[in-house]
Amino acid sequence: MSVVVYAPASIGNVSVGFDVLGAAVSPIDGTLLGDRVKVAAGQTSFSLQCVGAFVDKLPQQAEENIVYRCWQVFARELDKKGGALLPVDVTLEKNMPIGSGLGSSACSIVAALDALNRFHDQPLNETELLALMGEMEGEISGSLHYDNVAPCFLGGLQFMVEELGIISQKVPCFDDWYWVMAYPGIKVPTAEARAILPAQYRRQDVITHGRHLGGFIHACHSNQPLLAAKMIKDVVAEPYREKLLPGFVQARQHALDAGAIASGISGSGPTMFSVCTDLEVAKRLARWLEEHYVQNDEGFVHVCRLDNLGAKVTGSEL
Ligand SMILES: Nc1ncnc2c1ncn2[C@@H]1O[C@H](COP(=O)(O)OP(=O)(O)OP(=O)(O)O)[C@@H](O)[C@H]1O
Ligand SMILES: N[C@@H](CCO)C(=O)O
Repeated sequence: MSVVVYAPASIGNVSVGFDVLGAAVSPIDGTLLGDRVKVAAGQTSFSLQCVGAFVDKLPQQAEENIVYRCWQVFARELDKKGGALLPVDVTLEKNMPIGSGLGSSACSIVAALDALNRFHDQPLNETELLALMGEMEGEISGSLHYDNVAPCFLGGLQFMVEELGIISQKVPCFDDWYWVMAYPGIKVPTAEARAILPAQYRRQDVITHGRHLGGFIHACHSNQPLLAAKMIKDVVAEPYREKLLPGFVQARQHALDAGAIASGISGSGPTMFSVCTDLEVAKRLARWLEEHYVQNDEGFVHVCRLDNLGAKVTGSEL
Protein backbone atom coordinates (compact mmCIF):
# COMPACT_ATOMS: atom_id res chain seq x y z
CA MET A 1 0.00 0.00 0.00
CA SER A 2 1.42 3.42 -0.99
CA VAL A 3 0.33 6.82 -2.25
CA VAL A 4 2.09 9.53 -4.30
CA VAL A 5 0.98 13.18 -4.10
CA TYR A 6 2.11 15.97 -6.45
CA ALA A 7 2.02 19.57 -5.18
CA PRO A 8 2.41 22.38 -7.75
CA ALA A 9 4.47 25.60 -7.84
CA SER A 10 2.78 28.77 -6.62
CA ILE A 11 3.08 32.54 -6.98
CA GLY A 12 3.05 34.09 -3.51
CA ASN A 13 1.59 37.62 -3.29
CA VAL A 14 0.71 37.83 -7.03
CA SER A 15 2.25 41.31 -6.51
CA VAL A 16 -0.98 42.83 -5.29
CA GLY A 17 -1.68 40.82 -2.11
CA PHE A 18 1.43 40.61 0.05
CA ASP A 19 1.07 37.46 2.22
CA VAL A 20 -2.69 37.22 1.53
CA LEU A 21 -2.94 36.17 -2.13
CA GLY A 22 -1.38 33.25 -3.98
CA ALA A 23 -1.89 31.30 -7.19
CA ALA A 24 -1.00 27.72 -8.14
CA VAL A 25 0.46 27.24 -11.63
CA SER A 26 1.45 24.31 -13.85
CA PRO A 27 3.28 24.34 -17.21
CA ILE A 28 1.09 23.91 -20.30
CA ASP A 29 3.52 21.33 -21.74
CA GLY A 30 2.83 18.90 -18.86
CA THR A 31 6.20 19.37 -17.10
CA LEU A 32 5.90 18.58 -13.37
CA LEU A 33 6.81 21.97 -11.86
CA GLY A 34 6.29 20.81 -8.29
CA ASP A 35 7.46 18.20 -5.78
CA ARG A 36 6.10 14.68 -5.32
CA VAL A 37 6.03 12.66 -2.12
CA LYS A 38 5.45 8.93 -1.85
CA VAL A 39 4.34 7.41 1.45
CA ALA A 40 4.57 3.61 1.71
CA ALA A 41 4.33 1.08 4.53
CA GLY A 42 7.68 0.90 6.39
CA GLN A 43 9.60 -1.36 8.76
CA THR A 44 10.63 1.41 11.16
CA SER A 45 8.50 4.32 12.41
CA PHE A 46 9.93 6.73 9.76
CA SER A 47 12.52 6.73 6.98
CA LEU A 48 13.20 9.41 4.37
CA GLN A 49 14.75 9.02 0.95
CA CYS A 50 15.26 11.98 -1.41
CA VAL A 51 15.51 11.89 -5.20
CA GLY A 52 14.95 14.42 -8.02
CA ALA A 53 16.72 17.23 -9.87
CA PHE A 54 17.30 19.44 -6.81
CA VAL A 55 18.08 16.70 -4.28
CA ASP A 56 21.66 18.05 -3.89
CA LYS A 57 20.34 21.38 -2.61
CA LEU A 58 18.46 19.81 0.31
CA PRO A 59 19.90 19.76 3.85
CA GLN A 60 22.23 16.75 4.28
CA GLN A 61 20.58 15.53 7.48
CA ALA A 62 17.13 13.95 7.06
CA GLU A 63 16.08 15.56 10.37
CA GLU A 64 16.64 19.01 8.81
CA ASN A 65 14.38 18.26 5.87
CA ILE A 66 10.98 19.89 6.34
CA VAL A 67 9.38 16.58 5.38
CA TYR A 68 10.67 15.09 8.63
CA ARG A 69 9.10 17.97 10.60
CA CYS A 70 5.86 17.38 8.67
CA TRP A 71 5.83 13.77 9.85
CA GLN A 72 6.46 14.91 13.45
CA VAL A 73 3.60 17.44 13.49
CA PHE A 74 1.29 15.00 11.69
CA ALA A 75 2.07 12.43 14.44
CA ARG A 76 1.36 15.08 17.11
CA GLU A 77 -2.06 15.90 15.61
CA LEU A 78 -2.93 12.24 15.10
CA ASP A 79 -2.08 11.58 18.73
CA LYS A 80 -4.48 14.36 19.84
CA LYS A 81 -7.24 12.54 17.94
CA GLY A 82 -6.29 9.15 19.42
CA GLY A 83 -5.30 7.82 15.98
CA ALA A 84 -2.64 5.14 15.36
CA LEU A 85 0.53 6.27 13.58
CA LEU A 86 1.66 3.73 10.95
CA PRO A 87 5.35 3.00 10.19
CA VAL A 88 6.19 4.79 6.93
CA ASP A 89 8.89 4.94 4.26
CA VAL A 90 8.71 8.43 2.73
CA THR A 91 10.30 9.41 -0.59
CA LEU A 92 10.60 13.08 -1.58
CA GLU A 93 11.06 13.80 -5.29
CA LYS A 94 12.59 17.30 -5.11
CA ASN A 95 11.88 18.86 -8.50
CA MET A 96 11.75 22.44 -7.24
CA PRO A 97 14.74 24.76 -6.77
CA ILE A 98 15.07 26.11 -3.23
CA GLY A 99 14.76 29.85 -2.56
CA SER A 100 13.24 30.36 -6.01
CA GLY A 101 10.04 32.25 -5.27
CA LEU A 102 8.09 29.30 -6.64
CA GLY A 103 7.04 28.03 -3.22
CA SER A 104 9.55 25.18 -3.15
CA SER A 105 9.25 24.46 0.57
CA ALA A 106 5.46 24.70 0.27
CA CYS A 107 5.55 21.98 -2.43
CA SER A 108 7.41 19.59 -0.12
CA ILE A 109 5.22 20.47 2.88
CA VAL A 110 1.91 20.12 1.02
CA ALA A 111 2.84 16.92 -0.78
CA ALA A 112 4.19 15.35 2.43
CA LEU A 113 1.27 16.24 4.71
CA ASP A 114 -1.39 15.41 2.11
CA ALA A 115 0.27 12.04 1.36
CA LEU A 116 0.67 11.21 5.08
CA ASN A 117 -2.98 12.09 5.70
CA ARG A 118 -4.20 10.00 2.76
CA PHE A 119 -2.02 7.06 3.83
CA HIS A 120 -3.70 7.18 7.25
CA ASP A 121 -7.24 7.36 5.72
CA GLN A 122 -7.64 11.14 6.10
CA PRO A 123 -7.90 11.66 9.89
CA LEU A 124 -7.32 15.43 9.46
CA ASN A 125 -9.79 17.60 7.59
CA GLU A 126 -8.78 20.17 4.95
CA THR A 127 -8.59 23.11 7.38
CA GLU A 128 -6.62 21.13 9.98
CA LEU A 129 -4.15 20.07 7.29
CA LEU A 130 -3.80 23.61 5.91
CA ALA A 131 -3.16 24.95 9.43
CA LEU A 132 -0.32 22.41 9.81
CA MET A 133 1.06 23.38 6.40
CA GLY A 134 1.11 27.03 7.48
CA GLU A 135 2.86 26.08 10.72
CA MET A 136 5.60 24.29 8.73
CA GLU A 137 6.02 27.19 6.27
CA GLY A 138 6.27 29.56 9.23
CA GLU A 139 9.06 27.46 10.78
CA ILE A 140 11.08 27.60 7.57
CA SER A 141 10.62 31.22 6.55
CA GLY A 142 10.46 32.84 9.99
CA SER A 143 6.85 34.03 9.82
CA LEU A 144 3.42 32.51 9.25
CA HIS A 145 2.08 33.11 5.74
CA TYR A 146 -0.26 30.86 3.76
CA ASP A 147 0.10 32.42 0.31
CA ASN A 148 2.16 29.50 -1.04
CA VAL A 149 0.77 26.52 0.90
CA ALA A 150 -2.92 27.43 0.37
CA PRO A 151 -2.87 27.61 -3.47
CA CYS A 152 -0.42 24.71 -3.63
CA PHE A 153 -2.83 22.55 -1.58
CA LEU A 154 -6.22 23.85 -2.73
CA GLY A 155 -5.41 25.10 -6.26
CA GLY A 156 -6.34 28.23 -8.22
CA LEU A 157 -6.12 31.76 -6.88
CA GLN A 158 -6.50 31.78 -3.10
CA PHE A 159 -7.20 34.70 -0.76
CA MET A 160 -6.32 34.31 2.92
CA VAL A 161 -9.37 35.38 4.88
CA GLU A 162 -8.25 33.92 8.24
CA GLU A 163 -11.62 34.51 9.92
CA LEU A 164 -14.62 32.41 11.04
CA GLY A 165 -12.40 29.33 11.18
CA ILE A 166 -11.62 29.67 7.46
CA ILE A 167 -7.98 30.08 6.43
CA SER A 168 -8.30 30.60 2.68
CA GLN A 169 -10.97 30.85 -0.01
CA LYS A 170 -10.78 30.59 -3.78
CA VAL A 171 -11.20 33.75 -5.87
CA PRO A 172 -12.46 33.36 -9.46
CA CYS A 173 -9.62 34.15 -11.87
CA PHE A 174 -9.07 34.17 -15.63
CA ASP A 175 -8.42 30.64 -16.81
CA ASP A 176 -7.31 31.82 -20.26
CA TRP A 177 -4.35 33.81 -18.84
CA TYR A 178 -0.86 32.46 -19.52
CA TRP A 179 1.60 32.91 -16.64
CA VAL A 180 5.21 33.03 -17.89
CA MET A 181 7.43 31.93 -14.99
CA ALA A 182 11.12 32.82 -15.31
CA TYR A 183 13.51 31.45 -12.68
CA PRO A 184 17.02 32.87 -13.19
CA GLY A 185 18.80 30.06 -11.32
CA ILE A 186 20.01 32.10 -8.34
CA LYS A 187 18.78 31.73 -4.75
CA VAL A 188 16.98 34.37 -2.67
CA PRO A 189 16.12 33.02 0.82
CA THR A 190 12.61 34.08 1.84
CA ALA A 191 13.72 35.03 5.36
CA GLU A 192 16.31 37.46 3.94
CA ALA A 193 13.86 38.94 1.44
CA ARG A 194 11.45 39.59 4.32
CA ALA A 195 14.12 41.09 6.57
CA ILE A 196 14.79 43.98 4.15
CA LEU A 197 11.17 45.18 4.11
CA PRO A 198 10.24 48.29 6.09
CA ALA A 199 8.54 47.84 9.47
CA GLN A 200 6.15 50.71 8.73
CA TYR A 201 4.61 52.14 5.55
CA ARG A 202 3.55 55.65 4.51
CA ARG A 203 -0.18 56.41 4.52
CA GLN A 204 -0.11 56.94 0.73
CA ASP A 205 1.32 53.46 0.17
CA VAL A 206 -1.31 51.92 2.47
CA ILE A 207 -4.07 53.62 0.47
CA THR A 208 -2.57 52.57 -2.87
CA HIS A 209 -2.15 48.98 -1.65
CA GLY A 210 -5.79 48.89 -0.51
CA ARG A 211 -6.97 50.26 -3.87
CA HIS A 212 -4.94 47.71 -5.84
CA LEU A 213 -5.97 44.69 -3.76
CA GLY A 214 -9.64 45.74 -3.49
CA GLY A 215 -9.71 46.61 -7.21
CA PHE A 216 -8.11 43.30 -8.19
CA ILE A 217 -10.55 41.18 -6.18
CA HIS A 218 -13.47 43.27 -7.48
CA ALA A 219 -12.27 42.87 -11.09
CA CYS A 220 -11.91 39.09 -10.63
CA HIS A 221 -15.46 38.79 -9.33
CA SER A 222 -16.90 41.08 -12.03
CA ASN A 223 -14.94 39.39 -14.86
CA GLN A 224 -12.89 42.44 -15.93
CA PRO A 225 -9.51 40.93 -16.90
CA LEU A 226 -7.84 44.15 -18.06
CA LEU A 227 -8.83 46.01 -14.89
CA ALA A 228 -7.55 43.07 -12.83
CA ALA A 229 -4.23 43.15 -14.72
CA LYS A 230 -3.86 46.92 -14.15
CA MET A 231 -4.23 46.32 -10.41
CA ILE A 232 -1.34 43.81 -10.29
CA LYS A 233 1.13 46.32 -8.85
CA ASP A 234 3.20 46.01 -5.71
CA VAL A 235 4.02 48.93 -3.41
CA VAL A 236 4.73 46.72 -0.38
CA ALA A 237 7.65 44.47 -1.38
CA GLU A 238 8.77 44.93 -4.99
CA PRO A 239 10.28 48.43 -4.59
CA TYR A 240 12.56 47.06 -1.84
CA ARG A 241 13.24 43.60 -3.28
CA GLU A 242 14.01 44.47 -6.90
CA LYS A 243 17.61 45.31 -5.97
CA LEU A 244 18.08 41.64 -4.97
CA LEU A 245 17.18 40.53 -8.50
CA PRO A 246 19.80 41.21 -11.20
CA GLY A 247 18.12 42.25 -14.48
CA PHE A 248 14.59 42.25 -13.03
CA VAL A 249 13.78 45.92 -13.74
CA GLN A 250 14.82 45.59 -17.39
CA ALA A 251 13.03 42.24 -17.80
CA ARG A 252 9.80 43.63 -16.30
CA GLN A 253 9.94 46.59 -18.71
CA HIS A 254 10.62 44.29 -21.65
CA ALA A 255 7.70 42.01 -20.67
CA LEU A 256 5.28 44.95 -20.66
CA ASP A 257 6.69 46.31 -23.97
CA ALA A 258 6.41 42.83 -25.48
CA GLY A 259 2.69 42.56 -24.72
CA ALA A 260 2.38 41.12 -21.20
CA ILE A 261 -0.55 42.70 -19.35
CA ALA A 262 1.13 42.42 -15.92
CA SER A 263 4.48 41.42 -14.47
CA GLY A 264 6.01 41.12 -11.02
CA ILE A 265 8.10 39.15 -8.53
CA SER A 266 6.81 35.68 -7.72
CA GLY A 267 6.77 35.34 -3.93
CA SER A 268 10.02 36.66 -2.52
CA GLY A 269 11.85 36.13 -5.81
CA PRO A 270 14.00 35.71 -7.82
CA THR A 271 11.37 34.16 -10.14
CA MET A 272 9.52 36.72 -12.22
CA PHE A 273 5.98 36.16 -13.45
CA SER A 274 4.30 37.78 -16.46
CA VAL A 275 0.66 37.51 -17.48
CA CYS A 276 -0.16 37.21 -21.20
CA THR A 277 -3.48 36.72 -22.94
CA ASP A 278 -1.96 35.45 -26.19
CA LEU A 279 0.02 32.20 -26.39
CA GLU A 280 2.37 33.45 -29.12
CA VAL A 281 3.22 36.54 -27.02
CA ALA A 282 3.82 34.27 -24.01
CA LYS A 283 6.12 31.94 -25.97
CA ARG A 284 8.09 34.85 -27.50
CA LEU A 285 8.52 36.43 -24.08
CA ALA A 286 9.59 33.06 -22.65
CA ARG A 287 12.35 32.80 -25.28
CA TRP A 288 13.54 36.35 -24.50
CA LEU A 289 13.60 35.63 -20.77
CA GLU A 290 15.56 32.41 -21.36
CA GLU A 291 18.25 34.50 -23.07
CA HIS A 292 18.18 37.60 -20.89
CA TYR A 293 16.86 36.77 -17.39
CA VAL A 294 18.09 33.22 -16.86
CA GLN A 295 21.64 33.37 -15.48
CA ASN A 296 22.87 29.77 -15.37
CA ASP A 297 22.07 26.13 -16.21
CA GLU A 298 19.74 25.76 -13.24
CA GLY A 299 17.40 28.51 -14.44
CA PHE A 300 14.34 27.87 -16.61
CA VAL A 301 11.26 29.49 -18.09
CA HIS A 302 7.82 27.85 -18.30
CA VAL A 303 4.59 29.03 -19.86
CA CYS A 304 1.92 28.04 -17.33
CA ARG A 305 -1.79 28.13 -16.66
CA LEU A 306 -3.48 28.45 -13.31
CA ASP A 307 -3.52 25.01 -11.66
CA ASN A 308 -7.07 24.75 -10.37
CA LEU A 309 -6.56 21.32 -8.78
CA GLY A 310 -3.67 21.99 -6.41
CA ALA A 311 -2.28 18.89 -4.71
CA LYS A 312 -3.30 15.65 -6.40
CA VAL A 313 -2.63 11.93 -6.24
CA THR A 314 -0.58 10.78 -9.22
CA GLY A 315 -0.69 7.06 -8.40
CA SER A 316 1.04 4.71 -5.99
CA GLU A 317 4.60 4.78 -7.45
CA LEU A 318 6.96 7.63 -8.39
N1 LIG B 1 12.07 19.74 1.45
C1 LIG B 1 12.53 20.99 1.44
N2 LIG B 1 12.28 21.80 0.41
C2 LIG B 1 12.75 23.07 0.40
N3 LIG B 1 13.49 23.61 1.39
C3 LIG B 1 13.76 22.83 2.44
C4 LIG B 1 13.30 21.50 2.52
N4 LIG B 1 13.69 20.99 3.69
C5 LIG B 1 14.40 21.95 4.32
N5 LIG B 1 14.47 23.05 3.57
C6 LIG B 1 15.16 24.29 3.94
O1 LIG B 1 14.18 25.31 4.08
C7 LIG B 1 14.66 26.55 3.64
C8 LIG B 1 13.70 27.06 2.56
O2 LIG B 1 14.04 28.39 2.31
P1 LIG B 1 13.07 29.36 1.55
O3 LIG B 1 11.79 29.51 2.30
O4 LIG B 1 13.88 30.55 1.20
O5 LIG B 1 12.84 28.51 0.23
P2 LIG B 1 11.61 28.33 -0.68
O6 LIG B 1 10.45 27.71 -0.04
O7 LIG B 1 12.16 27.62 -1.88
O8 LIG B 1 11.26 29.80 -1.06
P3 LIG B 1 10.16 30.27 -2.03
O9 LIG B 1 8.86 30.16 -1.29
O10 LIG B 1 10.59 31.67 -2.30
O11 LIG B 1 10.22 29.39 -3.22
C9 LIG B 1 16.06 26.32 3.11
O12 LIG B 1 16.97 26.66 4.11
C10 LIG B 1 16.11 24.81 2.87
O13 LIG B 1 17.39 24.24 3.05
N1 LIG C 1 4.46 36.31 0.95
C1 LIG C 1 5.78 35.75 1.05
C2 LIG C 1 5.96 34.70 0.00
C3 LIG C 1 7.28 34.01 0.05
O1 LIG C 1 7.37 33.09 -1.04
C4 LIG C 1 6.79 36.87 0.88
O2 LIG C 1 6.66 37.62 -0.09
O3 LIG C 1 7.69 36.98 1.70
